[in-house]
Amino acid sequence: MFIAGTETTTITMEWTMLYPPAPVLLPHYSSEDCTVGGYDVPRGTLLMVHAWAIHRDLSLWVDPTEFKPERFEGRLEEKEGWKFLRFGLGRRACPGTMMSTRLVLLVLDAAIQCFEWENVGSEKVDMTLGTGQTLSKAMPLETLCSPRPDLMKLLPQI
Ligand code: HEM
Repeated sequence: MFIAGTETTTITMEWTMLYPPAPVLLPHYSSEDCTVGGYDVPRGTLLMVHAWAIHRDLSLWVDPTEFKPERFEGRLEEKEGWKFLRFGLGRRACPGTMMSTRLVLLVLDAAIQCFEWENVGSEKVDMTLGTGQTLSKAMPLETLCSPRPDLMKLLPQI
C-alpha cells in the first residue's frame, strides 16, 4: 500500500502528466478460460498488461506521443481517453484512483498557480526513462521555484 500509494503519486507529479508511472500493470491471473483481445487465454494463466506499449500503439491512437490534452475531453466513448490505462481497468483497477487524482491535481495546480519554475543545470529537461516496475526518470527532476509576485502580495493577507 505504501509503495502503490506513494511512489506512483510522486512519479506522476515528477513527470507532470507525461508518462504514467506503471509501465506494466500488476500481474493478472485468469480464474477461467477466457478471450482477451482475440487471444484465447487458458485458466490459470499469468497475464501481464504492457500499458506502456498499448499507450504507443498506432492502431489505437492518433499521434500517440504528441501532447494532445483534448483526447481526454468530452464523453468517454467519443474520445480516445478511455484507452489510457494509467490506473488499470476493471475489478483490479487501482483503488487509489480518486485519492491520487485529487492529490496530484491539487499539488500541480498550486505549484503552477503560485510559483515560477526554472530548470537547474541544462536548459532542456533530461527525459530519459529509468528502469524498474515503476517508471521513474533516469535523472531526478531538479528545479528551482520562487513565489509568483501576486502570491507575495497575497501571503501577508492570509
Ligand atoms: C498517480 C497515482 C497512482 C497511479 C498512476 C496508480 C496506478 C496503479 C495501477 C496501474 C495499478 C494496477 C491496476 C491493474 O493491474 O489493473 C494499481 C494498483 C493498485 N494501487 Fe494504485 N496508483 C496510484 C496511486 C495509488 C494510491 C494513492 C493508492 C493507495 C492509497 C494505491 C493503491 C493501489 C493498490 C492497493 C493496488 C492493487 C489493487 C489490486 O491488486 O486489486 N494506488 N495502481
